[in-house]
Amino acid sequence: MMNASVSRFFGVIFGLCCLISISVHSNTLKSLDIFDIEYASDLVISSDGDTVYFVRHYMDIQSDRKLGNIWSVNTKTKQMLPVTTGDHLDYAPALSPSGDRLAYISTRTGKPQIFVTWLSSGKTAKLTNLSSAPSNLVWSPNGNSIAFSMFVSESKPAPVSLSGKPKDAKWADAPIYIDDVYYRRDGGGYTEKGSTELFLLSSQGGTPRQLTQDEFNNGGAVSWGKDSKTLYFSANRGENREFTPLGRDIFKLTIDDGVITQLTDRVGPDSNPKVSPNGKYIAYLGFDDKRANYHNNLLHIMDIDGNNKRILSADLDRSIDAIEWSDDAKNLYIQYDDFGHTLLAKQSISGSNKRSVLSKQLGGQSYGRPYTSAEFSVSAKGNLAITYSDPSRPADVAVVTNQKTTILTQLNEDALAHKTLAKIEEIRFPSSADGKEIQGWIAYPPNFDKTKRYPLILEIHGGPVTAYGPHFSMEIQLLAAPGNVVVYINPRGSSSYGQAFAREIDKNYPSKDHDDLMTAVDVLIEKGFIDPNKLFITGGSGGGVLTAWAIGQTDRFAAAVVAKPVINWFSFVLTADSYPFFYQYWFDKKPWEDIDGYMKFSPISYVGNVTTPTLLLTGEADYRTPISETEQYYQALKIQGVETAMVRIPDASHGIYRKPSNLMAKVEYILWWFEQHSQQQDVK
Ligand SMILES: CC(=O)N[C@@H](C)C(=O)N[C@@H](C)C(=O)O
Repeated sequence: MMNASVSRFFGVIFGLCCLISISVHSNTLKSLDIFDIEYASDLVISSDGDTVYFVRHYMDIQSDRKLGNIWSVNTKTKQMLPVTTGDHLDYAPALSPSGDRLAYISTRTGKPQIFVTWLSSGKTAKLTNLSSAPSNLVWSPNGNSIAFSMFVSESKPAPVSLSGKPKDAKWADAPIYIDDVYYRRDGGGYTEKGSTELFLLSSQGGTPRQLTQDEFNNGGAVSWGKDSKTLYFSANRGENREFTPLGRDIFKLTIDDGVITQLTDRVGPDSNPKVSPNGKYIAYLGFDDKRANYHNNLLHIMDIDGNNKRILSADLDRSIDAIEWSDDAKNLYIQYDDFGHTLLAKQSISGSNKRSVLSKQLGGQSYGRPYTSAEFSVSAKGNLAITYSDPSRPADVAVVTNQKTTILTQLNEDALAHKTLAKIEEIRFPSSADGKEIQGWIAYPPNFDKTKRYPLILEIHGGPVTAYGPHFSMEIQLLAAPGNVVVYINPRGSSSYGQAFAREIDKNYPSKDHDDLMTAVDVLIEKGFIDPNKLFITGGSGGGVLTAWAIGQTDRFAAAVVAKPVINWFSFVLTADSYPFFYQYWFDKKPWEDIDGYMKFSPISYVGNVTTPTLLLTGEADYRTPISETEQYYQALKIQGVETAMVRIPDASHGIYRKPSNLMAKVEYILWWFEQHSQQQDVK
């Protein structure tokens, strides 16, 4: 029998332990916390630089959707005010040239429509009653009109219609007849016949006028001429446009007579035209198409009539993602990725060597996985707003003044400040393949103790030419939260390290990128805090390819989760939505002309080596890496007698994270599978 004081002592200790475990428990991130995440996008800074308008996204737990409203934040006081409110999505704000009105798209009445709010009175008008979703709203310089893009469907009767159906009879739905090259789009489903065209809307509302009428997709980002009478746009208007997917050029449209004039014509894409504020030049992005897996998108300018084309970023071995003019038309602001970070720089138009980096802290918009993803906005006075990246927070709004970044919003302090998050640390190491330097990041679990031994999860990005970075990621955080060290790297083939690094895997994927990944695992093991019997591997899309590839080469992993993979390049190229691109830019030949070449790089060819217990996880409506890839691997693993299971996510596209509950399910399945196999290692 325990005496009273001993029992009281143990009672106190027990109570304390409970308290500790409860507090540790509640301070660690849980998958349900995905619903508490907010982030900023669609930034517009006012011409005086005093206000930034932005979309404040939030996750609606009832409808399981990402919604958002437009807010403003004062750049001096940091005071935030709502411009719109309600459980719907308001997005794509565009400030009128005089700054008195904000146009935007809203789903508040059901289908997306264009709205305008008068900022001084707060009065709002719905300007349109459109049958399809508008996009790319741009005010004319005189403030009288708004140009936008919209899909126009072409109703064509099916070639066969059945007769003889008795009145009130219930027959099967009519078959779907398809003869388009692009007949389904990931995230958009099976497509209607039609094209995306340019429209003009009076800023007072009314009936929009369709400006382009032909069979080409003329919609997309547009830029107004200074006279408010011309529009500049980028489109693929070539003969064989479906099979020349990078064949975009820049065109001028004269609004009065509808005449379209071609301004660029090289072999390779020219896009993102931006007319300079003085109306003299067009800045744009483009490259000479070498049929490679990756090309740097270079900054160009030309005179407004298309003459005198020149490259401004030839000396910068990076891809430019976004451009804006300075008001004096002497400089351009450019955004590009560099070593997993996103940079904002100012570039003189007078010489390519005149470039200065203003901020290296852009990002935060890819809250699922830590991809680079960012935006900026520049005012007439040169004030700069960015989406700010912090490894522990999704995108906030910040301003950049004299190369100093000031954060204006704290959209996630309520949800995340009281949580113990994984700390992110950069690593660089020489690859075992050839000594090439590889960059990556380690996520240390909450309360990490380097004297203990932890399971290791290698998480691999897709693309394959994309980049991870030290950006907030719900997936990485949730994988680390229960006590796993997570490592993620940018193997060769990733973007943000220059063209040659990305082309290391040109027509050669997977290859040494696999060695880079395995070296990362070795580097972590050498640190002494990893249990070498508890190595786990996962990745999505291109990361799913590399995960399936790795388990065909090694049995070092205790378990694998292969998400939305390509398993067989032959079948992928013949079922993926963007097949005209994939067979020409990822391979040298058509699949039937080089069966061995396709199969050499296909994980299915090595399934006979696999012993690793493998979970597969894919959206049933994924048209990028269709679920038939997953099914092939599942059935092959079953034939081989390898422990496997398949998680099919109903209605989910390639972007599984788009529904918060699907992101929860993805992470929970990965953790569950690894936990099962971690316990098996304990028993061994
Ligand atoms: C170009 C492309 O869509 N590639 C996919 C196969 C892919 O890897 N996608 C990545 C970006 C993902 O994580 O979904």
